[in-house]
Amino acid sequence: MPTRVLTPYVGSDGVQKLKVIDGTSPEQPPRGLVPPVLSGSVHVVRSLAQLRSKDKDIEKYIFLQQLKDADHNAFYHICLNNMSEITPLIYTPTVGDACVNYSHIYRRPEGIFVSYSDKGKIGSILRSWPLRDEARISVVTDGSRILGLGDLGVNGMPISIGKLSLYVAGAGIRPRSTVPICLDLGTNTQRYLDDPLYLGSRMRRVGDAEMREFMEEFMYEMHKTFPKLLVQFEDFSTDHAFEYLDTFRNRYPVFNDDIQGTGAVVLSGFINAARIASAAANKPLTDHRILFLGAGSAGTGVASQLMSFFTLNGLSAQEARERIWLVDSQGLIFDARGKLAEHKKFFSRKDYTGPAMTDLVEIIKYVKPTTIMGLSTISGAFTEEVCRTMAAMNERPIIFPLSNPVRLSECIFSDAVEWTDGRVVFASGSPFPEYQYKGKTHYPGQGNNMYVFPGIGLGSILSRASSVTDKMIETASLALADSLTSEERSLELVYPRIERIRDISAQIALKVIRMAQREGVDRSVALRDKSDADILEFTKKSMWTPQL
Ligand SMILES: NC(=O)C1=CN([C@@H]2O[C@H](COP(=O)(O)OP(=O)(O)OC[C@H]3O[C@@H](n4cnc5c(N)ncnc54)[C@H](OP(=O)(O)O)[C@@H]3O)[C@@H](O)[C@H]2O)C=CC1
Ligand SMILES: CC(=O)C(=O)O
Ligand SMILES: [Mg+2]
Repeated sequence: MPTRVLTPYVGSDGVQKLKVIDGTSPEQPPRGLVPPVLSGSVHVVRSLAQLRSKDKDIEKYIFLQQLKDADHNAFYHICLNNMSEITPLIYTPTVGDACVNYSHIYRRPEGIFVSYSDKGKIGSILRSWPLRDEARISVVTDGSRILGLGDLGVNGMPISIGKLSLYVAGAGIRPRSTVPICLDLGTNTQRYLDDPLYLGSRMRRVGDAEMREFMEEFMYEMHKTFPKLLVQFEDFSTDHAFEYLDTFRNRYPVFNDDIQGTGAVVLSGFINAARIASAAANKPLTDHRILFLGAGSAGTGVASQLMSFFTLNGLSAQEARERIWLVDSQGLIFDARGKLAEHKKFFSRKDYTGPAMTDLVEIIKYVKPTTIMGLSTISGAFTEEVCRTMAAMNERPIIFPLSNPVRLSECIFSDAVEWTDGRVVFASGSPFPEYQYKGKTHYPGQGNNMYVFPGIGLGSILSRASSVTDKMIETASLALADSLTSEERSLELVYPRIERIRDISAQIALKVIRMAQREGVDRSVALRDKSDADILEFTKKSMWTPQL
């Protein structure tokens, strides 16, 4: 069975060394270095039992990271066969705790740290990555806004690792093709600066001008070192998220998961939710009115993507924009309020000129939304009064508390069901269990970008896309919305079951490849003449599968 063993050998210099034999090595460890009876399929059962014997999720996280390191075939086999149990442990919510505590639970290096002091020689840092030719996808964070947890500095590394594990599990990207990166540009979080165990440079974050120069060099060297690499920007604070997406999207294959991935996944869930709500109210789809609590990279990214829901249903761009309202920490966003950050201007209301409106219930009574979306990081912001007000106005209120991790969710599923008397159409950023109410099982959706980025990545890699266009993101979203089975629709799910992620990723990848071709950004000429069926088959065959 593939297991990871350190075995001694004598090098050409005559010196005895140790080499690693793992699942990717054709060699078998010498007899005696592994137990006499160790079958892969039994070891998976053993590993799962060891995992389940642990009480705390953070211990399960540590166990799984060590299993991945020791035997990635067993790790991914367990992931793929137990997606709804394992995803919350390697991703949100547990990855949030892993990040917060990373400097304390750290075991061994995984990924690349690039520090501000490496400026001028970033290329040499990147070239030390041992699997340069195989690199295809990198998740890059600067740790400045990890989930809704704020500035975690280099403690953000587990988010890059976690997202890449989902690329492998969800879309069959080869483990050796993934490159987790955390940029070490300082932290403004005092408790980390004071923590003797903190793993990053002990300095406050560098200024915007310094960071800009650093990012120019970093992206140039990334492209030079890993010419076939797709870069996913992750959890940069909002101002930098927009800036670096705009700066690099036409120069390198890159996308921002929080702006574009989240936009795609929420559009998809909203399409399915709107169908349910509109049918119940017997009203046209174009009647929806969407209120966002939170106007950061995620809130405005989702709002922009939701414009296509209305334009695809026949409204003009202007009419689509008028269906959307944003609320930030100062309340409703409207022109007469005064100076606004650049990313908030597009959705700022021109039709409201009254006094500042800060109370969410008051804003809901004014806007009369069919849908509220939370991307605010404010735990419990969708109070009982908020949900009851939504339920009084709508036969099937759509309530999506999308902030991560679970403890920052704007409301919990069971409350939303109770407060709307079972009528809510619900999706949250982190998972909630299903809930029994008045004799019926209610199912929460998980509106998390994990449903789309694996397929977007796979499609971009296979088509060798030179850039990731807005249309590629939109088509990924529509493919996800269409992927529900009739059984899933009959249960009023708004997202497919996560257990089908590989199938869904293949469907998304097919659409992304086709759109890359239509947009003229594909470089894989061989795929151009193939039928959809052939591309789908090719996509599935390209997926790496764990071997036991
Ligand atoms: N489900 C998913 O797939 C995803 C979820 N997210 C989640 O979205 C959340 C936000 O991320 P991001 O946009 O990058 O973060 P930001 O910090 O940039 O945005 C937070 C927004 O919420 C607003 N806000 C803060 N406090 C309040 C308040 N009391 N009342 C109203 N609004 C408030 C902020 O206002 P102001 O602008 O005035 O500061 C800001 O507009 C995070 O929890 C993240 O985990 C992100 C990506 C994907
Ligand atoms: C899911 C995700 O990307 C976030 O919460 O930032
Ligand atoms: Mg994110």
